[in-house]
Amino acid sequence: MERIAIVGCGAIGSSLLELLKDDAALEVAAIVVPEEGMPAARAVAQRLAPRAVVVSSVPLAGIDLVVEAAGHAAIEQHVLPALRRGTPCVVASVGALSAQGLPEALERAAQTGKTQVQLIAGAIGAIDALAAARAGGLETVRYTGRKPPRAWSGTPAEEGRNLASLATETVIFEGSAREAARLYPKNANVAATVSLAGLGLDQTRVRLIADPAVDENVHQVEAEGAFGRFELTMRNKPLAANPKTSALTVYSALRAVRNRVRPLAI
Ligand SMILES: NC(=O)C1=CN([C@@H]2O[C@H](COP(=O)(O)OP(=O)(O)OC[C@H]3O[C@@H](n4cnc5c(N)ncnc54)[C@H](O)[C@@H]3O)[C@@H](O)[C@H]2O)C=CC1
Ligand SMILES: O=C([O-])CC(=O)C(=O)O
Repeated sequence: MERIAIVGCGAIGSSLLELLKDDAALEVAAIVVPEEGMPAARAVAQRLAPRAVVVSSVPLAGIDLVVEAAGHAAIEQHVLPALRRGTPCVVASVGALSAQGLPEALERAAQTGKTQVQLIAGAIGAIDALAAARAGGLETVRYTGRKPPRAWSGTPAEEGRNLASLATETVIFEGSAREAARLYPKNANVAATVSLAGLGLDQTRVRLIADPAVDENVHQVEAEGAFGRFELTMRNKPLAANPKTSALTVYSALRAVRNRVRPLAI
């Protein structure tokens, strides 16, 4: 039995708990949230993981795997220390790696703990193809993220415009994946993932669009290189609890966790 600590108990964390609640090979032993998130997390734990402790940091013993689904700040706060202690970590907030020095800090922490940090594909597909294609040389990688206006609330997309009254698709950001991930920490993790698998945070061109004509979170990747080319379009259903986040992110985290304990991983 693998004992897991889930960091974050919001839209992703609670959906993951639901999917793991009857898993015979995996037990959620701890749910890690800030003090202010504890009452809500305790209510979720009571329903879905009654044996889990709800705590503000990852327990120092008895945890085999940490799964982060909390936000960029949780990487420094919880993932780095867990790695240094030798606990493997699965990370959803990949955009955090846009901060200068953080990828190197993650590598050093994992080396110190003789363990590994896995960045999940999350809401996007074809990360396997892109990362493999990089070995042969990539020429261009373009990423476009398109979401309904409400998914951009609380972000810089609100500056100088009323999202609720947008009548047509509006490009709210155009630039590098690094800048996208910094400005849109809850909406551009996929931009960071595509860039880390491919041409890097500074060479990957990103467009983010608020589009009143879509209900889904639409992610498009176009890549070209020595391998050939591909165009990918994902039309993801958002989670009811958070319109910024695609349900596929939860399934991607579940896959990563299950692949660790299954004799045949895919
Ligand atoms: N890789 C991908 O494709 C995607 C990644 N994400 C990442 O996952 C994160 C979580 O997404 P949701 O569950 O939809 O967000 P949410 O806002 O519904 O839930 C966040 C949870 O994390 C907790 N939290 C916040 N800061 C924390 C910290 N420093 N330490 C521990 N817990 C903390 C909150 O109390 C809450 O329980 C996003 O912020 C984003 O970084 C989200 C969508 C896609
Ligand atoms: O869940 C999604 O559709 C993508 C997302 O929020 C992100 O890239 O941060």
